[in-house]
Amino acid sequence: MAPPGGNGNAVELDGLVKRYGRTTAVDGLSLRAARGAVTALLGPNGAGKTTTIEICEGFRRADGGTVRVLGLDPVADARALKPRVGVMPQTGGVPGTARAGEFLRLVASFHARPLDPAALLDRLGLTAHARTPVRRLSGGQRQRLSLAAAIVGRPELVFLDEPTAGLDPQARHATWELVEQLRAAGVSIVLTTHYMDEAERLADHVVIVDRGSVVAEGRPAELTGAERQLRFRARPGLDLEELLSALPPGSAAKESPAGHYLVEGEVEPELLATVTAWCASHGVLTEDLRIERRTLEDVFLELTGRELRS
Ligand SMILES: Nc1ncnc2c1ncn2[C@@H]1O[C@H](COP(=O)(O)OP(=O)(O)OP(=O)(O)O)[C@@H](O)[C@H]1O
Repeated sequence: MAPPGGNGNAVELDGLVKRYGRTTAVDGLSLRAARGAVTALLGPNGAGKTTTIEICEGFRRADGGTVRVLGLDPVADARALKPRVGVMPQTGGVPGTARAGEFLRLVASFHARPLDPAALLDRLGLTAHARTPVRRLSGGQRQRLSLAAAIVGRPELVFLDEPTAGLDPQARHATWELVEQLRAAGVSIVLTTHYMDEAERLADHVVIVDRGSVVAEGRPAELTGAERQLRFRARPGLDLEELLSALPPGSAAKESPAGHYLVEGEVEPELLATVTAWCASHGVLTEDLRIERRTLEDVFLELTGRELRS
């Protein structure tokens, strides 16, 4: 039997608008998050990601547009959605006085068919802290506990707001692996992030949000395209006009910051040979010469003229 609201989408937003006084935080945002997929909202601070996700969670009401979550209205159908949706808020959500293990067992007890809380603590590296009061956990440990609480009830859909912000590399990887396991188990995941490597690694579908609306979306590889670029480091102040005159038409070259060079265009073997020959003939020893694909960071910069991490 098809699930209620049984189309292919876990979340559908059309023309979503949210204002805080004179600030328009979300400005006509539309998106689809497919069931069983990881959808990442990627954007800089203040882009409207948290507001969007909080509207999906039923914590805020939209000023305009329509919101469907598992085919239902997050405010009017909150009771029906609660057991089916897991939420990891950006901050808080876990009471400070409870012990970590007790808290997770309590959350598990609200659900019909929860995961084993002890096993989940173990997967997130929190076993040693099971008896620690939440207020004494580090920020990263609290965040992992909040993630555990979001998924312990085996939800169909999980919202994760900045799940790895501030985590050390090991905890970040543990979180990524957990997200991948959830996806493999068929769970729909909508997460926000301003880390492009996180979006590239985890997301089936990336929605780039800026100033409250969608500026681009697609699979990570679709967004970054097949184009390659050549980067190298060398002494600052090379004559790029002269380098460009040696390169095929349509190539571009820039130095930013000083001593860091980027060459764009049809990166074929001849182009690489031309750049290295030009450097050799000018007595320039390059370091870190590499050919790479465009990143989501580059895509964002091209679309908005600004850095993602602003
Ligand atoms: N409760 C609020 N009252 C007033 N303004 C708010 C409130 N919450 C968010 N804003 C403003 O709305 C805009 C969007 O904020 P939001 O938190 O949704 O962005 P974000 O993309 O999640 O950013 P971040 O990555 O910093 O969490 C910002 O300009 C922010 O200052």
